[in-house]
Amino acid sequence: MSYRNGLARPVQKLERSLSVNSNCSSNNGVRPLVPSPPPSSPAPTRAKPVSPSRPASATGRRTPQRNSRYESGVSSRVRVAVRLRPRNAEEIVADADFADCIELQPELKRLKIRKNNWDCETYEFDEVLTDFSSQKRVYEVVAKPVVESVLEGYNGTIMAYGQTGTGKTFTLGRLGEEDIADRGIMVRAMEDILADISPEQDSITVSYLQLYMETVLDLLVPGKDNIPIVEDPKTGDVSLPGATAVEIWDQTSFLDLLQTGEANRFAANTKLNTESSRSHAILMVNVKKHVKGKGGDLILTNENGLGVHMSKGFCPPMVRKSKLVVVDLAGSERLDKSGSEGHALEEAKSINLSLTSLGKCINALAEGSSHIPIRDSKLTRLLRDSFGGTARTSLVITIGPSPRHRGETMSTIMFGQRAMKVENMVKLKEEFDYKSLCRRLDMELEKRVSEIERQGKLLLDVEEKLQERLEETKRAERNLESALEKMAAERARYHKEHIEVLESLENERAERQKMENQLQSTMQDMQHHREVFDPCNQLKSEILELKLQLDKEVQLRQQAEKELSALKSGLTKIESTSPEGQEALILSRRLEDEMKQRKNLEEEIQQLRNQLTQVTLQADEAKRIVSGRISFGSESHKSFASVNHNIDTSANLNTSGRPQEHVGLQKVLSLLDSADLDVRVHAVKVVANLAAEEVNQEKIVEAGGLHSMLMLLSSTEDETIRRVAAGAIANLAMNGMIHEYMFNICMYVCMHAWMDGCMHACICACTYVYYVFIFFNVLRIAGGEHCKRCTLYK
Ligand SMILES: Nc1ncnc2c1ncn2[C@@H]1O[C@H](COP(=O)(O)OP(=O)(O)OP(=O)(O)O)[C@@H](O)[C@H]1O
Repeated sequence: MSYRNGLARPVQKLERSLSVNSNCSSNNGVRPLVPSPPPSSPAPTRAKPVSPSRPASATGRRTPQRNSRYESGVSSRVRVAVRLRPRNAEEIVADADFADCIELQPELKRLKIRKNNWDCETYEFDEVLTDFSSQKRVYEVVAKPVVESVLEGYNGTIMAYGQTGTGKTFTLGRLGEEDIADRGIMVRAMEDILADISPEQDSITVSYLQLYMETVLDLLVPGKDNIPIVEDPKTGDVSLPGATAVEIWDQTSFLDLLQTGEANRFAANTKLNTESSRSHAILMVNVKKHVKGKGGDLILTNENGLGVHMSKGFCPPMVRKSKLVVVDLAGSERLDKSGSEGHALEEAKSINLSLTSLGKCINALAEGSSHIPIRDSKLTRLLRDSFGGTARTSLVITIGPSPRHRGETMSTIMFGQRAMKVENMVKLKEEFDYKSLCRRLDMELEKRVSEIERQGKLLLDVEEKLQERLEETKRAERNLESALEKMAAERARYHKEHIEVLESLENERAERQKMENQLQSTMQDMQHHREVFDPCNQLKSEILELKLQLDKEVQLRQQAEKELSALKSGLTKIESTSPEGQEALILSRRLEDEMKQRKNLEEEIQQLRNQLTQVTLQADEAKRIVSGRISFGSESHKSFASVNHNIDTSANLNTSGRPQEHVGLQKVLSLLDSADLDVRVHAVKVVANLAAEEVNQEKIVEAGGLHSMLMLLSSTEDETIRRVAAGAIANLAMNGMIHEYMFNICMYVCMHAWMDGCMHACICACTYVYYVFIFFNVLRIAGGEHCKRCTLYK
């Protein structure tokens, strides 16, 4: 834009305004806003904008000792850009006769206002945006640095100030529905913010409010009105906790939100603007952005001021919480020009009042006043952080081209000029994300608790198993103790038994020694007997001789018997005559004498036999003892050995005729009733052996042996016993134990022996019966006497 009238500018004033900005201001009655600028501060006449995109604080070192931190603050002047609205159709028509009073020099970032035809005033701004400046250009020079600063963790404010109808809403809130090139700062800022954040970690919440007649209303939820403004006394942060905060994740939802807000905003048709905003619109965009790559050890300060070191694992993530405030102020207006009446007039008054309060605060800040009348209106309270606070603020002042509103334009320019002198202390708001840490710690805690519970269960299981093992060990110990006790008892018992066995062995050894001694003596006796009966062969030869004699005697006897029979036959003849009868009687007596001699001879032979048998038995016994076959273990064999010994003794005694022999026979006979079959068998054999010898037969009968044998024969089922017993009975019978009873018994034995298949006993019994029968007939024929020992003959 250029001065249309082409008037020369007052160079001296221009140079003055270039050299010292305060001079320019002073020309306009504006004092320098920075009373004592530091030496390094740029000259106020050429205010160098601090690049908000690269704030010095952004490279500041993090102080981990703080839970949250604000950078000490870097001075950042409020940046002001001026935008000229293009002339509208009305202005083109109405102001056709007027020359332009404003000349913009965007390359020099200054504008000139012609006071009159010969005088003009020059004002420098951070940006000068002509009426041809695009929305994009406006966004990039005015808003983008602030948006970038917000994304880096600083608070930012973008505000539009100007006369009503000069394009504030167009600059800030244009949605660009018809032409996206028309999108205003709000839409473009959100695009940049959404493009920069991470949806997984970061968040954006938006509140949209309007300040209408000193009342904060929620544009998103119309029912919410009179929302309180809360100020943090420490940090000075301003918040509206009652306002609706909508989380934004995409541009569409944000556009919907803006549309909703615009629809709820108070607007009116005034003379100056058909859609004049009657409230201040405040868009609050809260950005919570996690800082990438930041972490490490953290030292927290407790209430005692002592640092508490936190390990890296529990270090909360760093988060930057920043706020972008976009303020579309209601337009200042001259009441006479706007034509407001009634309620609109009240609205206009309220708007102007709040704008006046804002101007006062900015004046105070610009002048470095100790008192900032920030509480004069809710607008100044809401914008506390934006002017003189910690926010990076960018102000766009909108002006119209019409010279008819020159006064309002000048007022706006002066507002901007004063605002340019306001210095903010931008601070990086970086803090630990305790909520995130808390969530993480909660998860970690749950994990640890579950792990502890799991380990507790394991521990309980282990304890239970350990308890079971302990009980098992105790049981095993008890069992072991009892087993040891039993073993000790067993050991004692075995020891006792061992001692007893040793004693018994000792006794047995003694007995054995005794028996050996006895054996020795027996051997000696045998030796003696051998010595005595050494001439056994001689004895045998004598026996043979005796046998021969006996045979001769038998022959003689047979001859005698023949003679006797002849004599008996003769006797019967002679008996008929008396002298021959006498002679037969004499012969009969001779025969008896010869029978007696024969008897004596047989007894002598029998004695020799007995002696021979005894010697043989003793020799066998001696051999048996020597060969070690004597059994000491069995009681029955002991008894049997004893019986044998007794029998042997009895056999010996039979020959010696001592009184003890009867006792030994009794013992043997008593063993016939023994329960032990072997003993009975052996006893019956012994008795049978004894019965085979004629010399024993009488004693056996007297001792009741015959009766015992008969009883045994009738009672036993053992074949051996029956056979031996029958043989013994037969022997007894064959050798003179003749009587009637025996005869009957022998018949009985003969029958039973025949039935049992014992032919020997049967033959013996038959023989006996036969002999008895013969003998009876002989005696009867010979008329001899009956037997002395029985009555059979009778
Ligand atoms: N740069 C521009 N280019 C084209 N048209 C513009 C421009 N600035 C403003 N306008 C138009 O001017 C009119 C008024 O603009 P706008 O409503 O934005 O003014 P305002 O300052 O917000 O007014 P108020 O304070 O009364 O709300 C609108 O019709 C708008 O389209």
